[in-house]
Amino acid sequence: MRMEGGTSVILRVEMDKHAVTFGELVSLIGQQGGDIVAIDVIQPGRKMEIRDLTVSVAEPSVVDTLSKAVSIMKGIHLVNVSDRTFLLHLGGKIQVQSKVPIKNRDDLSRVYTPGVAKICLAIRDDPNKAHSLTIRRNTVAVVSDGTAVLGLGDIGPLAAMPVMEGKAMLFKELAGVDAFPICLDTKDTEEIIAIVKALAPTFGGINLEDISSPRCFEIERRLKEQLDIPVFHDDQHGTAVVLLAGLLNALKIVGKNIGEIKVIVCGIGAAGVACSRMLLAAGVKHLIGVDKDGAIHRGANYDNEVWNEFATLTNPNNETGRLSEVIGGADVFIGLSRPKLLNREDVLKMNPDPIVFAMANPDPEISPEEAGSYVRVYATGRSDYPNQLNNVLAFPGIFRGALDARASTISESMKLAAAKAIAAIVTDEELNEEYIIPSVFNDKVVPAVRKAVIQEAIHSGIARKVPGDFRNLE
Ligand SMILES: NC(=O)C1=CN([C@@H]2O[C@H](COP(=O)(O)OP(=O)(O)OC[C@H]3O[C@@H](n4cnc5c(N)ncnc54)[C@H](O)[C@@H]3O)[C@@H](O)[C@H]2O)C=CC1
Ligand SMILES: CC(=O)C(=O)O
Ligand SMILES: [Mg+2]
Repeated sequence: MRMEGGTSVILRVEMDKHAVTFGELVSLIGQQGGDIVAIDVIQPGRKMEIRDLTVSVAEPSVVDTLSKAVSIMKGIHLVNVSDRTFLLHLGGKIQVQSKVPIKNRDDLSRVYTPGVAKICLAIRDDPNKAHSLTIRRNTVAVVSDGTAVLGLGDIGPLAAMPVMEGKAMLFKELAGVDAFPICLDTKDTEEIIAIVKALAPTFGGINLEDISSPRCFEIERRLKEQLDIPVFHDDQHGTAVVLLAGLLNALKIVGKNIGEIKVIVCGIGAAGVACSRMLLAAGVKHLIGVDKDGAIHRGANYDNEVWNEFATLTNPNNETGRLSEVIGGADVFIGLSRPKLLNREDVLKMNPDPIVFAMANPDPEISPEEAGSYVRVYATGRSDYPNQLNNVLAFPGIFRGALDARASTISESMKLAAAKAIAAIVTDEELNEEYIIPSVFNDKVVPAVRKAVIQEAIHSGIARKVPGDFRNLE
């Protein structure tokens, strides 16, 4: 089922041309399972020469053995082995670009002092003008404290930056939204709230990212109360929107009714809580949340207040026990926890035509190889397997819509509208086990989500502006 297993690396080699020929090196790399796809001469020379060889291999594990064989070859000094992903990250992935050039004094006096002063005063006199005269109307802060980065856990704010830069890139590339990655060196709830609140004048929206639960719930709730711009914890709501879209379509394939299915949600953290809430709102009646210590149930007194409330809303038969015990008779498994928590025996206990959404990143709760043909509809958060259920399908269009409508918040009904819009992109003719959700690269996704979000924002009075393309529709 895997679509692309290969990888490529760049070997920088210094060759002593009197001791070894390039042909000998090429044939050694071939024997070791590598395929040279590009050659760059970095430093030519009669005797010593430095070349970069881009080598493609079928399995990442081949890189080590191949590099070792090259490094001990006579006449070769292996200077460096660079993974292409590392190279892509050199110096970071995004930059700030000016919209107008500064070529002369006249330009300078208009973009900066003295000309800029009258713009400042206009905003002082009418703060609403910040929306039209600054970057605010198109700019989102992607804020993380690095405590729940993908499924890697608490890796800290510095290590979280590549993910936040990646989110900022996705905002720009997919929806034209300018986004700034902001990684905070604090885990303190009060401090995070105060910092984000103080940053708000710069931004038209706040995307909270990879902040661990349960702190993320209070941080989001309090910021929503205090700010009049959208505050959206993407791991909660972006994920929930995409999950619901995928589930609505998967249920059509297996011919089951959302009100009659048993759903297991594994990992009751940020994403798990929000996804469960969205599923309950969409009509699921039998949902059991499972975390490290087993099923969340009534009668247990959890330190986590959110779990105590969760127990009252879920698990109608108050089942207890570990994942392998409560999964019997389930129709749907949703993983928002950690890699490799679900095995084939668990899947075999599920009802016929099981749906398994193993959404932990970077590695799912069960691999497609292990799920095999035992699962009727299988999806992950990854781009290299079919059915990528990833919040990237939601957040760019949701923020595009919210910014264009100057929405003060992103409401439950705006999220539900976004989920239905994503699901509807897959037509009944197209729908099948390996195509329940449109691709991230489907150019209908962002416009459809934007439209649904704006329509709902206008309908519910959350929009503070009707975008031009909606005015004729009123
Ligand atoms: N595909 C997608 O779009 C998204 C995927 N995710 C993935 O979901 C996972 C969770 O993310 P967050 O909710 O943000 O993190 P989180 O840290 O808030 O929640 C993780 C939860 O998993 C639980 N957990 C850990 N070990 C477990 C076990 N053995 N059994 C059951 N539960 C266990 C933790 O106790 C915690 O409650 C991560 O792998 C993340 O990459 C998150 C957001 C979006
Ligand atoms: C996709 C995402 O936001 C995550 O895995 O945390
Ligand atoms: Mg995330």
